[in-house]
Amino acid sequence: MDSDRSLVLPQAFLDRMKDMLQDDYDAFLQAYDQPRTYGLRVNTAKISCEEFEKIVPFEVKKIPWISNGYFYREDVRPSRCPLYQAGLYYLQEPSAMTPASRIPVEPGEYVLDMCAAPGGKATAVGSALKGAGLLVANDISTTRARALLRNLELFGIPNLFVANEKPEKMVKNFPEFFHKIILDAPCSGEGMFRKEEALARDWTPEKSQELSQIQKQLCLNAADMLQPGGQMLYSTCTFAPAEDEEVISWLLEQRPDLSLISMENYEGFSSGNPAWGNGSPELKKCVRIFPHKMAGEGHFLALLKKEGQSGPTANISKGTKLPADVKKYLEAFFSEIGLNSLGGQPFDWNRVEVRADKVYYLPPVSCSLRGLTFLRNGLYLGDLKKNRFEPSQPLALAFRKDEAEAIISLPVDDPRLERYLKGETLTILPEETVHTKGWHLLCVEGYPLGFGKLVNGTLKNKYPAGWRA
Ligand SMILES: C[S@@+](CC[C@H](N)C(=O)[O-])C[C@H]1O[C@@H](n2cnc3c(N)ncnc32)[C@H](O)[C@@H]1O
Repeated sequence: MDSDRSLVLPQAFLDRMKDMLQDDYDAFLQAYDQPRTYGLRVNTAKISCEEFEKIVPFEVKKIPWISNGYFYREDVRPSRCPLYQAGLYYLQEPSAMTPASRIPVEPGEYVLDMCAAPGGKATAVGSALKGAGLLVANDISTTRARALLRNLELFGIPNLFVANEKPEKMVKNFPEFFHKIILDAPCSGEGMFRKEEALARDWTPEKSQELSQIQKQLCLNAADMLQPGGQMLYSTCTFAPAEDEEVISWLLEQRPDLSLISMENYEGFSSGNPAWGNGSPELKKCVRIFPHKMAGEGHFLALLKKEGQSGPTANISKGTKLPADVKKYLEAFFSEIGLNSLGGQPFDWNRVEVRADKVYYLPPVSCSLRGLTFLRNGLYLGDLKKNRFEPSQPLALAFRKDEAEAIISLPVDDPRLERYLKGETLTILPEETVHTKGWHLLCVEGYPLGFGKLVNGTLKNKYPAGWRA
């Protein structure tokens, strides 16, 4: 069948898809004439879906296979809404939400996202940890790892370690360490041709074979870092069997301690195809997402379990001794702001560490970071200035609703919010504040956006220039 849209797709790709899909091929091609869908995923560490539906100022519709996912219309710009700047949701293509939604993550676990930038899956699993346990998010690209850190900070995830390493180097530091691992592998991106035409232009038939070798190596690294009894989720956004069933077949042959397990189903999912791997019927437990069967782009997922029993989770305090003056400055700030708890957990002084006048809140779990290049270990709380503590933007975003007392909360449609996010000073009425002066968290509908200092009814803006849109 003819389709204008399919004309831009490489012929060798179309020939292979026809071979793979046979009777379904025409329906698959027709999907390229349909518009793509747009999605956002709610940060349930900060807000429940019920509450989000009450305050979101644009139209959203539930994504049926993602418990906290919503479609929005193409003409809406959700990244301009203050709820986005408060880290209440992440913008993500709906199929791309699936991998993180199909690996069960419990608060307290040690979780690794090996190829994490810009954070589509890491923000989801980090949010599921609810501040307890450890999220290690890694990406080999430094620029992409920076974007990853920004998104994790926007999401207010305090218990994080953001690395910029080759995964094979991490194996030494984290042997059989993680309860859960996400390996969202670099791939040929065939499933995203409708979203990003450039991927189709750059496609070559040889690319999948090259990537397959990298993917296999990454799988072995993940297997080495997985605890006995742990689970890992391998995903790609490509249809190429060489990067999907073939990689999983090869991994299972190399590592008999791993086996495929079924994941929560959805009527639009298709099973993995044994014939596209080594013929093992087990491959049917993999999931394929095709754009002609669901309102999303193409994806492949495999959930694997390592034999044995998972180790217990333990929150290990660091026991770092803080200099008395540093503790005094921090205590003064926390008392001014009325700190109740942070990131969903009671504040633990043992986790505070100072390096070069920067104050960090270390993750609750200690591990060896020797030799690793990293961008962040824990939450960056702020800076020590002369005789005082100056809070950071990531600290503002790590506060959940009601975790601090000194707040000024404005409704989502209050024009002052937009002005705050541009760095302007705001006028605040006496009835809008709890305290009459000093540090405050400016909030949208109760959800923290950033800091400000109140002086005579004027809120001095502390929203950093680097965070402005
Ligand atoms: C599919 S993208 C990851 C998308 C991300 N998981 C998300 O949901 O936002 C693959 C990532 O793998 C990274 N990458 C490529 N080769 C890698 C390697 N050998 N080790 C670790 N990361 C790698 C790329 O920089 C890229 O950011």
